[in-house]
Amino acid sequence: MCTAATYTTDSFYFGRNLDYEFSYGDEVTVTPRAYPFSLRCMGDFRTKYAMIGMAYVAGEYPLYYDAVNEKGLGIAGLNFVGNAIYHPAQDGKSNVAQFELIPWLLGSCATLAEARTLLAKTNIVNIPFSEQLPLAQLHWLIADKTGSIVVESTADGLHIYDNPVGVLTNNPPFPQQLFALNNYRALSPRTPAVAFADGLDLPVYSRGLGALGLPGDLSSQSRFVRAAFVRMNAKSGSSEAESVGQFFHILHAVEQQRGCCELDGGKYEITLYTSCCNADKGIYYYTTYGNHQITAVDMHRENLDGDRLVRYPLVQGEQIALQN
Ligand SMILES: C[C@H](CCC(=O)NCCS(=O)(=O)O)[C@H]1CC[C@H]2[C@@H]3CC[C@@H]4C[C@H](O)CC[C@]4(C)[C@H]3C[C@H](O)[C@]12C
Repeated sequence: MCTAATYTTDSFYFGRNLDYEFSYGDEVTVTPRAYPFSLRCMGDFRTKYAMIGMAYVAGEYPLYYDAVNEKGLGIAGLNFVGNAIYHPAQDGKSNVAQFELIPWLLGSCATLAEARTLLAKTNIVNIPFSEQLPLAQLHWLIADKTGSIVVESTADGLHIYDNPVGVLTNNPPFPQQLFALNNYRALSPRTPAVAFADGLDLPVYSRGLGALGLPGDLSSQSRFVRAAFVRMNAKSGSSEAESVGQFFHILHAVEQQRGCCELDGGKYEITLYTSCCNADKGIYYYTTYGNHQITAVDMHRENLDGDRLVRYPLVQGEQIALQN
């Protein structure tokens, strides 16, 4: 399971929780403009825009999980198991392999509007990266400061949905996720008036009663509702530190603690990392399961005209400031 979200103060922020039982060896990776991509169906591709994000680098190729480009467009891929279906190449379409979608869109588009235009004639092709790294069944949150969309490739083709809450988790398909919010229309950050029945005295014995019924479990539908509630109601100061701090609070509201989501073979799904990009400034902030101190990589401190990937292994282990 994973959760991705957007947030706007003075800057536009984009990030995600990556929830899984093991890490592929994730690195914060900058792809400069002259990096030579060779697309499986469309051949040589030079990006217009550099990007920064979390990737597993396989043989010098950046397999991005989430990234933003230097123009402030962001994309995150999240599991969509059992629903994601990719298709054979089609004439008259831009045929992009699933693992190429992030670099192709971020390398080509400055805005969400441009991404929508490209996606209208895109076909996500069922070509795996390699035998060892088969197709991942994903769907994507794509966003800039003007809004966000969800892209799902299913049996009947490519779907693009407007996303009014700026949040994505996993199954079921996005329209069902969004519809489920209707069930929570009475929830509020304010103390509710009594509507239960006439003539009953139900005193306000606690703060926080307005959100009683907000689902607290780790299922993807519940995380969607909880993340949407927190993200839509979250308030913060507009400084960089306050905004980034608040963004991590939003995603930590749906994080997975080791032990609470058990898988076969004695494994547990945990939030391996949480990311928060300042998409306007190209700064990638992250925490990991074992390191709550925020670490950051600024793409503009690298040579963005280069042709080689710049890679930063994640800083692991708690950084505790001893106060005495
Ligand atoms: C596991 C993650 C989803 C986390 C998640 O949602 N877990 C809950 C399970 S569930 O919701 O309960 O089902 C996903 C998200 C992005 C993925 C990579 C994308 C690039 C690349 C694509 C290649 O084709 C295969 C290898 C590759 C490195 C991928 C590995 C893995 O697949 C990644 C990390």
